[in-house]
Amino acid sequence: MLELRSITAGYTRNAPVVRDVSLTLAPGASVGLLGPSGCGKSTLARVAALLHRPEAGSVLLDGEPVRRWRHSAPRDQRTAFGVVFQQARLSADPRLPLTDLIAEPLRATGRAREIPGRIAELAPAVGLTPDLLTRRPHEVSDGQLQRACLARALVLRPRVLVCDEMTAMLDASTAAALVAAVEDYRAATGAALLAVGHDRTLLRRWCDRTVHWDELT
Ligand SMILES: Nc1ncnc2c1ncn2[C@@H]1O[C@H](COP(=O)(O)OP(=O)(O)OP(=O)(O)O)[C@@H](O)[C@H]1O
Repeated sequence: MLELRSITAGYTRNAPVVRDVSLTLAPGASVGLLGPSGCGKSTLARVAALLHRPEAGSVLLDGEPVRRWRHSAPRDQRTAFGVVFQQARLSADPRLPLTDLIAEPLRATGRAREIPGRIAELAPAVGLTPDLLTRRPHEVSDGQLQRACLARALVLRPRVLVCDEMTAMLDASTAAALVAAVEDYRAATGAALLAVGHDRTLLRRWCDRTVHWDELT
């Protein structure tokens, strides 16, 4: 259970871009978040994934208040989240072959021994063939790189997935494949999903519930 209570957040003091917003994500639930460009959806998604400390309000994960953020958050809270952003190239280290990119969170948490097994499971799940796994980001398409970013988000088996415009830059068939991979993962694990987007039709089809930004304040 993820609870965002009266969140106010921003980037400069006294000029919040998110004001007094509340949202609850029950275990296993999927919520699609819609709203106009610039209203603060990505900022809220980053707060939800413990990547951005709010100025006010509280975040509770399974009833436990979050007190620290980003790398100082406790490992069990930090690793509860898998996050996929819109622009895969901004979130992928250009030096890493896709296999290392996917494995990054396992290395960072001292679980390198699990890498071969997890790559063998995840690569087919997200539609990456073995020849792609050895290539670096500049040697693959945006859709192929986003598949790797989704695999990286799933590698630690998160309880909550945050997909921020995950499919916005992709063609329809790649978008459908990534949504299907997320849904297969959720069906197997019971993970919850917060999906941010502009595509009302996609989010309605994808999520149990869609909420508009205006409903959250
Ligand atoms: N790193 C940052 N530093 C300063 N301002 C920022 C930063 N990131 C976002 N903003 C500003 O915060 C506001 C909300 O941005 P945010 O990305 O959360 O909106 P959004 O609803 O996700 O927009 P979009 O749908 O266009 O992605 C915008 O006015 C944006 O310019």
